[in-house]
Amino acid sequence: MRLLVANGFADEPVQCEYLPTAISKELVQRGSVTLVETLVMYFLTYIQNLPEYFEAINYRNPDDPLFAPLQYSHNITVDTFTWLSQNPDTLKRFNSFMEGYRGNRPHWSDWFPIRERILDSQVLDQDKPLLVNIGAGRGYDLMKFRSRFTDVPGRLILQDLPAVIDEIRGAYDLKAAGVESMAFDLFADVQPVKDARVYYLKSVLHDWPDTKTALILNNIKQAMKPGYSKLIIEEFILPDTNDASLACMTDLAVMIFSSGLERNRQPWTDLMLLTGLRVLQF
Ligand SMILES: C[S@@+](CC[C@H](N)C(=O)[O-])C[C@H]1O[C@@H](n2cnc3c(N)ncnc32)[C@H](O)[C@@H]1O
Repeated sequence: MRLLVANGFADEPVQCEYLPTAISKELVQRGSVTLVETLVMYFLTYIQNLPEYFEAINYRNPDDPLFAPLQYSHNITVDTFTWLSQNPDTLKRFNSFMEGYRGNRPHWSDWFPIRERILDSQVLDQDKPLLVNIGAGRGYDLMKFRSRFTDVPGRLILQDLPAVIDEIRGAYDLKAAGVESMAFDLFADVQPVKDARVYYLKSVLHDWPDTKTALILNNIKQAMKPGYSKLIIEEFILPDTNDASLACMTDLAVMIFSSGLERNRQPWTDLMLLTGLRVLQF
């Protein structure tokens, strides 16, 4: 307890009597519990194994989703999201981790002019797809969108792996929130929702190396209606030099997790050129 008091996790108003602090109260919230569990039970092991992992791959930059430090540590040969799908408890913890990590961080409607650029410039139809959130996790981005734009017609569609869709159904009533859910595999399925106004990907592409990312983007491109559909990608763009951002940590985390990476401007530009998508705004 002395150590906890010294580090602000408890108060000791009287000798050997303890009270919670703001930090310990936060730490018992679901999002924080799963965040700490995920870091300690999983990431710590992967990080400890990094020296031998790098030796095993001859000190190359990890670029194989089937052989990231996570795969090395668990001795598995499937990609990370397939492994999560096969382990319901771990998947549930990961989804709660993502939800907790998102916490009350800004929503894209806080910084992107959605009304001007997406909603007001087109006639929208109640029965047509307005927003398809691909790799949406528990759907918090869509629910926030619905609560901000209650008057806007159009379908909001959540897509993720089948196991994730099952897990979400246990956690939320998406239908009541006006969100449709749809099982979809980025690599095995052709995008089934055609001609949506927006396809939205947040923190999905950073999980995959360039070859896989190009496949994902091409798949979406086939479903887009020229001159109408937009693809919105929400990811970090790392500065080219002297980066001091939170994204450096995520860069390492996704490398360990799935041989993923955060990108600076040039690789994003190269990917867009490769897929022939016209970039309107960085
Ligand atoms: C890092 S999480 C991001 C979740 C959410 N977009 C967010 O920003 O909080 C990546 C998401 O991609 C999904 N995903 C991974 N591989 C997928 C695949 N092959 N097909 C569909 N979704 C996939 C995962 O299940 C997960 O929900």
